[in-house]
Amino acid sequence: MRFIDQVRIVVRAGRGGDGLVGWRREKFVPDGGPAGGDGGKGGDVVFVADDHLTTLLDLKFRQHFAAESGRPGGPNKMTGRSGNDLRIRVPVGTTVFFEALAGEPGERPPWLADDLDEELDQIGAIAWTDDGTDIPEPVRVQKSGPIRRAQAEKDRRETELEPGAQLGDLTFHGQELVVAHGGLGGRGNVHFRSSTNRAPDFAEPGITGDAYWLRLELKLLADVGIVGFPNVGKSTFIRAISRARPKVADYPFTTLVPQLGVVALAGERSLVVADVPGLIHGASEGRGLGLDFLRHLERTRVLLHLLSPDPTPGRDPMVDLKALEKELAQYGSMFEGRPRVVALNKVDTPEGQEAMGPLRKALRAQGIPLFPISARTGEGVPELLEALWRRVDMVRRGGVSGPTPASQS
Ligand SMILES: Nc1nc2c(ncn2[C@@H]2O[C@H](COP(=O)(O)OP(=O)(O)OP(=O)(O)O)[C@@H](O)[C@H]2O)c(=O)[nH]1
Ligand SMILES: [Mg+2]
Repeated sequence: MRFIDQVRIVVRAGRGGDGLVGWRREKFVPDGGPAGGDGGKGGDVVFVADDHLTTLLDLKFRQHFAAESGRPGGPNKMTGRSGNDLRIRVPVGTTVFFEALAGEPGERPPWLADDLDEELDQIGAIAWTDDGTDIPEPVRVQKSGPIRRAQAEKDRRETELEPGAQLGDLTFHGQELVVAHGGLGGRGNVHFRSSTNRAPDFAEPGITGDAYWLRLELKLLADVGIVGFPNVGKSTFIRAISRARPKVADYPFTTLVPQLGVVALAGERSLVVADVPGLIHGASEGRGLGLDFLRHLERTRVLLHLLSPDPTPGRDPMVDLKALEKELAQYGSMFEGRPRVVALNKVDTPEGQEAMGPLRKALRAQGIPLFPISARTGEGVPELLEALWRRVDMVRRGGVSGPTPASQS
């Protein structure tokens, strides 16, 4: 089973700037002729793979991404400035899928009258220009030329895009993928002077940039695997620290498939925590859903032992901890040396308060700190997350043996 993080976003490349209808105005030159410059190209939207990022969390908070449009052409044949590309950092390992075309915001200006539209349609497609004056100048797309070709190319791209089609895969640090192309700028009227028309009063509009709904997918390696007996509050904990919503109930084995929570910490840090279904005695021999769960844990960087004071027969937290460790050791040697954190949940209850002292003492004898928390009230949770972060960070930097690459699939 793979853990998958995914997010849907809209990317909009910049529109090309319109060509300008402009005239040479020089002293002593009565009829200056056309001098409107070309519009600048719209910016692209580019994904850049960055190995400092480990999740798609940042994109979830901001779903719309637009690159800058090109500026219109200027007077004296000046080309408008191109729009800046929008570069979006994504984690290495991100796969990009096309979902749908996104509608153009304000595609045609409302002041463009329909009849004028029809009339000009006879000549070519019509649009508008913004040359800085209040009166919009109608502009035409020429029957051939770069704008026609760029538009045809864009149309072809769009008809060929199937929902779900993979646009690309970012596999190494620094790799770039252009996911939405900026529109070409239109040509200014300076280009359209001919022997029959010495004063062309039209220019070309720029074309719109690609606007797509994309789905990004990232296979995650869980940073933290929660090890715990059924009913200790693993799912409640995941709900408290992330936007994941696994079911919580007061009976054991509520969770049957691993649940992932992506946790945001201050300073652009994030942690992936996996709620692995409850471990029971004999799991290493395949009891319960045992082996599957241990296999999931194999792929984590740090183990969080979650204990609870539930007064069920034989459920003393310290006994639980020993039993959990025994299961891990019997499964294999891969957990040896993997950092562990021990937390006692449900300290908002009298039983929790009672269990805290003896457990802390017993653990201290082995040099293990205890993090008392309540997944219900949030008490102690920030401290626990910081402790987990320190260890995860250490493993990510290669300081401590983590899961082997072979088990990262
Ligand atoms: N008082 C209190 N109750 C809690 C706390 N955390 C969880 N519980 C309760 O304990 C019960 C079990 O919680 P779950 O989060 O479903 O436990 P789990 O470990 O995911 O259980 P399984 O999926 O069955 O393995 C639920 O009734 C929770 O409301 C806590 O911090 N304080
Ligand atoms: Mg659960």
